Amino acid sequence: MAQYTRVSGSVGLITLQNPPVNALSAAVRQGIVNTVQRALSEPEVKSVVICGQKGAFCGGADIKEFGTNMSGPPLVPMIHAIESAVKPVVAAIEGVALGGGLELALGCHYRIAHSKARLGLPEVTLGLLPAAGGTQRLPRLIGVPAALDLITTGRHVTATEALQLGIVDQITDHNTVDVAVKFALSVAGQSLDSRRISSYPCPRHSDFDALFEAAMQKVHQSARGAIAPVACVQAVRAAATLPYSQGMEREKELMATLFTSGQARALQYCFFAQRAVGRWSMSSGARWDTSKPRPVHKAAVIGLGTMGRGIAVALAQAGLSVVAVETQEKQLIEAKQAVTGMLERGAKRRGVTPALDKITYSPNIQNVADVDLIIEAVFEDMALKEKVFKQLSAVCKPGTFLCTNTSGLDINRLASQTCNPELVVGMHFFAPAHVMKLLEVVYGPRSSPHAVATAMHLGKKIGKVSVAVGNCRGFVGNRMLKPYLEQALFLLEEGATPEQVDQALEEFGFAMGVFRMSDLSGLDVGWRVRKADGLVTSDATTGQQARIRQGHRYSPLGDLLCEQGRFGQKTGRGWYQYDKPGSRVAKPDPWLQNFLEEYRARHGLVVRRIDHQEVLERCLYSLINEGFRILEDGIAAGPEDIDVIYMFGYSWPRHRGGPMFYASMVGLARVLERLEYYHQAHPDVPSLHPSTLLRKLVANGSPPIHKWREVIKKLHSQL
Ligand SMILES: CCCCCC/C=C/CC(=O)SCCNC(=O)CCNC(=O)[C@H](O)C(C)(C)COP(=O)(O)OP(=O)(O)OC[C@H]1O[C@@H](n2cnc3c(N)ncnc32)[C@H](O)[C@@H]1OP(=O)(O)O
Repeated sequence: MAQYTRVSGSVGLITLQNPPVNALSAAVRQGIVNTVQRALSEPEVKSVVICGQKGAFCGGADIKEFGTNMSGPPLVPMIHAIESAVKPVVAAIEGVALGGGLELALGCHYRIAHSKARLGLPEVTLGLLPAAGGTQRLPRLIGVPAALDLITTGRHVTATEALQLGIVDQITDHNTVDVAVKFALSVAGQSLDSRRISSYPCPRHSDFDALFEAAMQKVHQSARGAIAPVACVQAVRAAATLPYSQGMEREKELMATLFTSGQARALQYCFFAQRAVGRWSMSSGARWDTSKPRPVHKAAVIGLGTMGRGIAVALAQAGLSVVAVETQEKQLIEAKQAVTGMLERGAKRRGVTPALDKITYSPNIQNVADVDLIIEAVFEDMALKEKVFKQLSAVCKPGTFLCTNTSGLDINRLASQTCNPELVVGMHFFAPAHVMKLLEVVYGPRSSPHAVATAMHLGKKIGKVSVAVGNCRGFVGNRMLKPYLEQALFLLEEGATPEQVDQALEEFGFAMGVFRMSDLSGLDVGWRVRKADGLVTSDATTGQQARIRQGHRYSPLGDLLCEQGRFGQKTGRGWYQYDKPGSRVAKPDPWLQNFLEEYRARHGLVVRRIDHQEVLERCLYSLINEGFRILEDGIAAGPEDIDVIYMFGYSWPRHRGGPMFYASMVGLARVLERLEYYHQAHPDVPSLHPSTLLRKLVANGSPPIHKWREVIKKLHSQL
């Protein structure tokens, strides 16, 4: 809706009313059309101000309406009518002017923004382009290079940057609506000929061809198969080369193909999934809206290896006081230097003062006695962690939350070392911990809802996308990764090369294929875990039997590489070769080719041709199948939790919507059929055996993803 009032005698004030962000729903668009008509027809009204209720101008089109039968007046003629008005229209921008919200403001003759406002055209992040004239007006206003940057990245700019770019005419620290009304009074009756952006020529550039070619190359490289950034470049090109009306036609045409695309559906799903994970629930029934977080002012990090350092930086940057503990003096000194450097570099990038004084360093675990929450980040070894938890439980004040940054160990076992197991949760950060957005908050059977709420709240405070998950080996992310890695190794045994597997996955949209990613993470990490699990044997037997461990098919390929000291990038050799240890450029390694040939011959494996489809199906469907088991087990509350974890922690391509959404797009029946096929071919691989939930969903007619929870609930009630 939009409210109309007359202020200061001659200003028609239109207030958009659709909390929380005044999105342009059908009712709001109708409201704008009606109120603009009214303001233009009232003779007493000499100028108009458009603002948004409760400190937000407009968050753009109502995303919830996409995919429905969109009714109500369309945006383009609505904005055109505002721009064509003979009375000056001023946009008073507070909070946000995003997407259609900014396009509405660009149709106004003047724009005044509060200094704290943020502006942008984020449509590309939803798989769309700014199709209400944004791709045609913005380049005319600020030039092609700046418009290309904003439209292809979707980044938000501050009011100050918007002023520098020329998007807004004025910024203010005062009441924006009051300032805009005063301004509207001052420009009443003035000619608007020079204020209609659609009539501007697009600013010339010395070499448009080169500029657009470079822009196209950039989006092809970074978009990894996403179609919207490419369409954005094409639309801006139309602004630079065609008259406005033809440019608008091109914008419409390009939008029409994007609007109904699977990528747009996936990206819009991601938008809502990212917000849905904040409304967490535990398998006990405890929920986000009934569990209060406790305040955390002071925190401690125990263990200052790579992860501990990143966690300390993330906490300090968010303004928390941190006690950073490392019992080895030498490591403590090194960590202090490293953390200082990280804080200084981060502060320089963000133009703020480094939060150096927020961290105190100590070799003594006793110094955590007065903190509110502790994050243990020592070496991934159960015995060591158990010892640390016992110590912490003895020294910390009553009520201190004890969190572990384990990437998969049993939270409950750690909790049992403490006097208050209800205060123990996992906070699984991803490396580098001060950069990666994902945080898995892991609750054990005895973790209290308050502990989960506190960890979730802290995650939000430090800028993470936090997902609450249950306690199991590897939690959600690493548990699903296991079958994926396993299939990649089996594919090598059967005839594929690391390059071929990686190429298929990179063409799918991953920034790195599984082998390049493993080289980056370090092959020794998984080797240590497999050794601890008793999977690595020094037994030199060959043939089928040598590749069966603990009753299932097992590939020792990774272990054999580690035995050769090939730990990945850090040793300059892994699945690929590198110029030197630490180098990032992966090159195919003839040694590995020979090694694979010898290995296959030794085990009597017959090489066959493996195509990209098989690589994708086996790697991805086995991972997805594990996702269904996780839902079945109640470890994740819904598919959105899994998808968000995969997008933010494992670089799953966002335009594919996360593994569970991807499965729904492929069709659950098809995923089931392919898993059945592969399981028949590899009966000794349990991860290919289709999960009960997948079968149940297919039996229920493959409901859309937002209905899966109902089927899961039914399944749980039957158990
Ligand atoms: C051929 C057909 C032509 C059709 C034309 C289509 C034109 C499209 C142009 C567009 O405008 S597309 C939309 C562009 N806008 C955006 O992408 C903005 C999205 N929103 C945000 O980035 C953020 O929400 C925010 C505005 C920066 C606010 O962030 P904050 O962290 O403060 O709050 P949130 O938790 O994110 O949001 C609160 C609440 O509001 C819901 N919401 C936000 N924006 C929209 C929106 N544009 N439409 C519908 N709903 C929106 C969000 O989902 C939250 O709701 P919840 O229920 O609490 O989860």
